[in-house]
Amino acid sequence: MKIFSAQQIYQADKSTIQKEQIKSDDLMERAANQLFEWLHSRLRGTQVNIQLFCGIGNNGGDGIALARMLHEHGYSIKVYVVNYSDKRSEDFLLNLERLKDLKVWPDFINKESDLPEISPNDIVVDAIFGIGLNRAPDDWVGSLIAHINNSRAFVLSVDVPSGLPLDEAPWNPDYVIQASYVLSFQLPKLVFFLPKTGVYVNQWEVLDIGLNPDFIANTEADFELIGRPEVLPLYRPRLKFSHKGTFGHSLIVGGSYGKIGAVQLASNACLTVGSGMVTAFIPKCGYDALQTAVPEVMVLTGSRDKYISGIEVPFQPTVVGIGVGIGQDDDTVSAFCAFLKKNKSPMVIDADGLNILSQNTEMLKDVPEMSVLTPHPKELERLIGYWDSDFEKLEKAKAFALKHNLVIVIKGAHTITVYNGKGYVNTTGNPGMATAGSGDVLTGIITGLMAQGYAPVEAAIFGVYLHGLAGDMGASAKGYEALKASVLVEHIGNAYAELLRQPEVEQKETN
Ligand SMILES: NC(=O)C1=CN([C@@H]2O[C@H](COP(=O)(O)OP(=O)(O)OC[C@H]3O[C@@H](n4cnc5c(N)ncnc54)[C@H](OP(=O)(O)O)[C@@H]3O)[C@@H](O)[C@H]2O)[C@@H](O)CC1
Ligand SMILES: Nc1ncnc2c1ncn2[C@@H]1O[C@H](COP(=O)(O)OP(=O)(O)O)[C@@H](O)[C@H]1O
Ligand SMILES: [K+]
Repeated sequence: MKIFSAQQIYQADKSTIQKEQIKSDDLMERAANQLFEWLHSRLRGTQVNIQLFCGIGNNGGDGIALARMLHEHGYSIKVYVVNYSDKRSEDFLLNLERLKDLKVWPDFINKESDLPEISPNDIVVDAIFGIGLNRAPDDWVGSLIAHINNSRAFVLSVDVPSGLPLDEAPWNPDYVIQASYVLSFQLPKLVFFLPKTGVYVNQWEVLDIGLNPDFIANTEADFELIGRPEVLPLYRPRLKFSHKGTFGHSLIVGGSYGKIGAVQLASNACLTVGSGMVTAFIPKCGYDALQTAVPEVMVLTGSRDKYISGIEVPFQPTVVGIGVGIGQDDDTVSAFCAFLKKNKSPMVIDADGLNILSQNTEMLKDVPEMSVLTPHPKELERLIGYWDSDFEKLEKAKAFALKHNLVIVIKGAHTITVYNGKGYVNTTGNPGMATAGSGDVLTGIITGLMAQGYAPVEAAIFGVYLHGLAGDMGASAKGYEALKASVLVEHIGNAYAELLRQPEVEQKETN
């Protein structure tokens, strides 16, 4: 699903109004109808106090129109107009009149007003600011937002949590609605998925308000949300007469004294995701442990006991996954540097492999184009430098990826794969995956997919999704806390099965 900027959403609104020859308040009516249906199907007339806080723009207009529909269906409502500007939108005013026609009189809140009482049992509808927010809310509006947040009421945000800008960090983190649920129109917003702004969104859902599908299809988006529909077409089915050579020979290079487990996890994941063959290259100390832990993996060792020194491999691997547990010994740095100069295979680079590159940036020119780098935020910072906001981070990562023609997988709660100016936002995974070694598993998965012929960017997008899905299935079996990285590997097969599962066909009554 595409993720649009605020500007693109306004354009989509405009093109819909033109194409369908409707008025802008018709679109607002559709939006409010969708909001109403969502709420009504859950409340089914329950008498709970619904307090609606409406701004004076179109987001407020949505709230006011929703208030009318709730009133018409007998709900107990209280409407506030948060009067932060004299520049009221036409559709807001139109809907205000319609509400007044029903003899519902909103309270107008301004700088001087007392803060209204909100009980934890109330439902708050937050329609103060939408995507039109373009500067810091005034302090009194911020205080009202903080008051709503402190109420412990269920807060339903219309389109976006009020106070959250779409393209920069909030000016004051306390002046943003902490939404229990966000009902967002047509397409999700990037801010829902970024670490600093996603925290304001507990749950979200998209409401289809019928924006022009041709416009959406033909407009390039900078970001895309990756769910099952996007991932399924990437899957490469196995053919009957294929053999292990068809699925590539992966080389996993890594490990150092005390960190052989990282290679065990990565090579096991690589094999489990379907690489035809896997060879691990490690320092001598890990030989017995690795051969015992994963007998299907072939093992080569270097000349030193505890660290990798020279990397000599007697075959041409289909793909190389390098860096997990590798450490930063001087010999290892030299070995990595020399390997990059002679290596001809595509690469996946992780962990200390990335840190070595950050400290020896001249090595970057030898990294094969289209290689996949899988940094967590700290590794990314070492690679691209400090950022002020998630938005700057993404811009810098995109610029770095473009400059070196690389795929960058920015790991996190919503991992974002960046390539060729675009970002692909993952939707699977859970906090149980915040555990040692889960990144090593991802390295193995992406390497193993590339071995099977997935293009690097597809391997990254597909692999991140599958890794998260394995995490979700692992979590339902074990719970978050007990989810170890090895459990992720165990669930790779289940994740494939879940991805490929046919939707259940409705059973027809036969008698
Ligand atoms: N047809 C459509 O378009 C549809 C739109 N829909 C709905 O419209 C919403 C967008 O509405 P919107 O453009 O009116 O902006 P909104 O967020 O309500 O803000 C209002 C105005 O406030 C101002 N302002 C900004 N920051 C401020 C601040 N800190 N303090 C004070 N004032 C501030 C700024 O005006 P300015 O003063 O800059 O001229 C801004 O324009 C969208 O989220 C969705 O809910 C749906 O109905 C579907 C159909
Ligand atoms: N809260 C979370 N939700 C979803 N996925 C997460 C979360 N925390 C971590 N992960 C995933 O777990 C992996 C952690 O990788 P990394 O930090 O490199 O761990 P390690 O170095 O221990 O292997 C990444 O793929 C990341 O996306
Ligand atoms: K809102």
